[in-house]
Amino acid sequence: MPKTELKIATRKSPLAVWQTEEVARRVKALFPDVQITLVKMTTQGDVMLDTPLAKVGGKGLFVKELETALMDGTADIAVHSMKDVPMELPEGLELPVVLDREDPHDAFVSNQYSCLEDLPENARVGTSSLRRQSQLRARFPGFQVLDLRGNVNTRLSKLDNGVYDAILLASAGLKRLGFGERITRVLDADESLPAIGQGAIGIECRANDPEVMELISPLNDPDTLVRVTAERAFNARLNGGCQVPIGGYAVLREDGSLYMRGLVGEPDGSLVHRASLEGPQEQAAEIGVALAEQLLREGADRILRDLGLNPVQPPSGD
Ligand SMILES: NCc1[nH]cc(CCC(=O)O)c1CC(=O)O
Repeated sequence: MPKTELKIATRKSPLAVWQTEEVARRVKALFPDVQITLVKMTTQGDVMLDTPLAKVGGKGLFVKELETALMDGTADIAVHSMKDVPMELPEGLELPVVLDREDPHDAFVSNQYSCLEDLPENARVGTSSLRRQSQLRARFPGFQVLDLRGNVNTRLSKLDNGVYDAILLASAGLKRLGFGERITRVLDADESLPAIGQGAIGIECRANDPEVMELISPLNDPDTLVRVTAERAFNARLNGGCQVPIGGYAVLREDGSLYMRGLVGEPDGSLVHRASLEGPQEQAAEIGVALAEQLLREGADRILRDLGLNPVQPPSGD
């Protein structure tokens, strides 16, 4: 018997709610009789909005409470930005569905300057991510990189209030919330290599729940799933979290092969290790792991160790 009710856990931020409503719209379009309820929750990451992300630490800051709701039955599925989902899921949960990817690139937003090159030498640039900071400082060592947290609307008002000359944030969030016209310039992957999973929405659920699977599996985009699989395998091998400047971005070529670029940098941009690898998309996870190991050999292991992380451990084997 098909399921008649679907409870969806989400964070309360405007972007999270937009993403969850998008999932609800798509399920509703395929199964008009299903009654959908949003379960809006506050996560630890939403509470500590004034602390720089890199200092908050911990994994799964934006997902843990949603996972608890899945495990205790308060919700049937949880909708996440893939960028925020830790590499290892709790026992009993799975993440089988990833929606088609929105623009995965970072955006340059400024009210006075048209691109990074136009900024003054000591420009004040706001960003919440060490990955963006590292790549930015590598090219423009004079920039003052200032922390920028809060939801998308808050970040734009901080720019408008003159706190920064420019800010960097994900294009996807801006576009989804209708702020696409605020994007002064999209940074291509060579200028700012995107984060693992950036621009992709994932659906987490209880393992072995066929009724729920029936409702959500048609939403899966196989191309996005294979790209995100490579990126997450890369990140898992590096044992990366928010405290490390790591970028990882996979694309599919026209012939179906997968091409992935990765980087590990010093937060201050004094060193950025980059590598790329290409192979059959059927080996997405293996390509991600091999790319990570190449970077570790080329010196990324030293950066990760200095940051107090422990990347050199046996491969997890999956
Ligand atoms: N770290 C917060 C976060 N998680 C997902 C997005 C954007 C949307 C996406 O990548 O899907 C953002 C905001 C940002 O990085 O500017």
